[in-house]
Amino acid sequence: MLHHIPLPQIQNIMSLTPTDQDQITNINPSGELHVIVGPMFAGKTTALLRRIKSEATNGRNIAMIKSNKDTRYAIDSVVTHDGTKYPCWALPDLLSFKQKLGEEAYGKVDVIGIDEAQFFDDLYEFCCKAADHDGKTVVVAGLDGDYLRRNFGPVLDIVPLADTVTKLTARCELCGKKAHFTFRKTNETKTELIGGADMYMPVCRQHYVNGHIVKKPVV
Ligand SMILES: Nc1ncnc2c1ncn2[C@@H]1O[C@H](COP(=O)(O)OP(=O)(O)O)[C@@H](O)[C@H]1O
Ligand SMILES: Cc1cn([C@H]2C[C@H](O)[C@@H](COP(=O)(O)O)O2)c(=O)[nH]c1=O
Repeated sequence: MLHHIPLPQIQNIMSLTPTDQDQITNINPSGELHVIVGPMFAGKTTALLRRIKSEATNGRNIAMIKSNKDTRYAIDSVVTHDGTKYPCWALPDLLSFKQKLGEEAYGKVDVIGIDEAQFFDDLYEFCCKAADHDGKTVVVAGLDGDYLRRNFGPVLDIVPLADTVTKLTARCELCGKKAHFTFRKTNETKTELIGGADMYMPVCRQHYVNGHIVKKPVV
């Protein structure tokens, strides 16, 4: 927003020659941010891996990260519900990634994939820095909503930063229609509860609402 820039600086920017503008472009190479959301089983990780593999095929240097809270199928791999795997860094936070990888190696990374983004509190700061200032292409996959359809972590906060946002759907396990929501099958009420088909199922709107009516305790 222009009102954050003092007027003299705005005038300076507007009077730049094309050569000056090229230099600015080189100082701050332009990155990208792509966000993939949807309920569990919608194919978010599958879409993330598809994109990452295609970037790798085009010769780009990849770093894949997932939250270390997700210990379901493997510790050091991103794994889809149908078993496709990709090696990754399993981390507690994102901002320490550059330091962990090393400045030089980080500089060589072109594309950063992030899975289970709902678990990273520093997602917004990391995406801002990586895409706006470090010129990285960042592809983020995560749940937009929790089992009660509330915002889950900071995933929706990064939508205003994004080049593209894709909301995927699964198949309702009860009727086969498009599923937009994740139903928790247990009575556990904490927001974060790691699990797969043993604890969750994707459902359509009708079965989400009916399921909650059925689950309400009789008083
Ligand atoms: N009810 C369902 N609807 C859609 N896919 C399902 C369902 N149950 C299991 N799957 C499997 O899950 C895969 C998607 O897994 P994944 O990419 O890990 O999803 P997400 O990351 O969104 O949880 C599908 O290709 C399919 O094989
Ligand atoms: C809805 C919901 C999910 N979780 C957990 C369950 C899984 O471990 C992940 C989501 O994995 P997926 O790759 O999208 O299948 O999140 C949770 O902790 N709380 C919830 O409300």
